[in-house]
Amino acid sequence: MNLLAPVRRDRVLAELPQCLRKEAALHVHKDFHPRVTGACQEHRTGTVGRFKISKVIVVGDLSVGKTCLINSQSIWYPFRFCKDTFDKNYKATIGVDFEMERFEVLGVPFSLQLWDTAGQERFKCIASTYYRGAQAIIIVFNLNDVASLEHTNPLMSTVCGRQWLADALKENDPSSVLLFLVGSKKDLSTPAQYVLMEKDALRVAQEMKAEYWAVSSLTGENVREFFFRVAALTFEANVLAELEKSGVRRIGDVVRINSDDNNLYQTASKKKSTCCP
Ligand SMILES: Nc1nc2c(ncn2[C@@H]2O[C@H](COP(=O)(O)OP(=O)(O)OP(=O)(O)O)[C@@H](O)[C@H]2O)c(=O)[nH]1
Ligand SMILES: [Mg+2]
Repeated sequence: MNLLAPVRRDRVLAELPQCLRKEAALHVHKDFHPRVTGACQEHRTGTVGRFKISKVIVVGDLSVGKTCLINSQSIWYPFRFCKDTFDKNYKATIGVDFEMERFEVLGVPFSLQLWDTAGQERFKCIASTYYRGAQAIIIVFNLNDVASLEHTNPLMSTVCGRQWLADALKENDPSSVLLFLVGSKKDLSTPAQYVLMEKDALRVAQEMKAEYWAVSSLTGENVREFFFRVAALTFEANVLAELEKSGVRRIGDVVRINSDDNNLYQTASKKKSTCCP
């Protein structure tokens, strides 16, 4: 018996969604890695698509809009992500909450479990117990509040003691987890304010080796594109890891997702985790 809900038609990804800004992207390839496409065509994706559920945690200061981002409904796009309403009243998340979201990527069913954590200090110790085992970390800040951006970055936030990225990484493998830095409430910024904030945010994203996005949960701007990108990159990383694990490779094949100049965040440890010898 299959207890999983069927994949909705508007969650089907046949192509790789593109990044928002090339300056701060996890990679800028136009298509899925050829080995991933090949594995999907030949039904060689192992546990991906059958049993595997990928965990994604969403962290950031209180009231930056984490819950609204997950529950966001776009009024401009005929698209709903997880829930159907935008709630203008702030209701603090207590501890954690999660939503399950099902996609189909290159014909393979793929599930994301989105963990919405509390930003309030008093709930932080409960929330942090759920950080472990994440394949992607989404760090949210408010585009209209520079302090919330500072709190994402370990280098800038030592003084006030909030280090969303550092805390989340303590419980996860920094060499394989995918990072996304998301500026929220874009609808509240004027274009001039946004340009200024984006400059800082791109720099922070580059420092933390995260992919940068700017969204509005109120208008829906970039919400769909962002979650599709998270699903696609998490799927791609999972399939590559699965291929590596199963040793399904031909002599001379290269699994190196980080292997060319298009990859902005190539690091020694990341290289090691995603490559064939
Ligand atoms: N204008 C605007 N307001 C937003 C947006 N996203 C969230 N908000 C508002 O910001 C407030 C906080 O949103 P939440 O999503 O609850 O914030 P949170 O990060 O989950 O907060 P905690 O659970 O306490 O960590 C609410 O009043 C929302 O209506 C947005 O994109 N635009
Ligand atoms: Mg919340």
